[in-house]
Amino acid sequence: MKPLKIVAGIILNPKRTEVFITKRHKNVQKTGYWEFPGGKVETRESYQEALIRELKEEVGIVVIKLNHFERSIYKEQGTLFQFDFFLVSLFENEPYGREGQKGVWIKLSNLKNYRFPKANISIIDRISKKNSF
Ligand SMILES: Nc1nc2c([nH]c(=O)n2[C@@H]2O[C@H](COP(=O)(O)OP(=O)(O)OP(=O)(O)O)[C@@H](O)[C@H]2O)c(=O)[nH]1
Ligand SMILES: [Mg+2]
Repeated sequence: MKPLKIVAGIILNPKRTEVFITKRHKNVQKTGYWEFPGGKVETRESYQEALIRELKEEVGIVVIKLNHFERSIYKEQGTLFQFDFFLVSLFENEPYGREGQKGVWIKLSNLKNYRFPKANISIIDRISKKNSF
């Protein structure tokens, strides 16, 4: 089975102690859950190209530096998802919910207090043990 490829950004502040997360909109899957901004990789697009495009669309930033952080595979309701999470440590513009979604900067250690989709459990666990990257 071919997985659905998803890329998402762990957007860090200059001190690398906080991350910018957004809350999923009404009328989409997983309403009310927080997430790392990102989305589906399109045909003929590399993972990095996809993430750069998604972060421009969703939170209005121009990515300058990104590093692959973790891949995970997750199956839900018969769909196989492949997530690639990237650390985004340099960018232009201040991120905001460009599509009207709520966005907040929070301390890495505070991530545990926000409700994320099940597929994010392992990455949240890993990141929230840190005070900085
Ligand atoms: N961006 C993002 N998606 C996640 C995360 N965790 C998680 O389970 N997902 C799921 O992965 C899928 C991502 O697709 P998406 O809806 O963001 O894709 P997209 O931006 O291309 O959306 P579109 O199809 O509305 O254009 C959704 O099913 C979403 O629920 C996460 O941390 N970030
Ligand atoms: Mg998206």
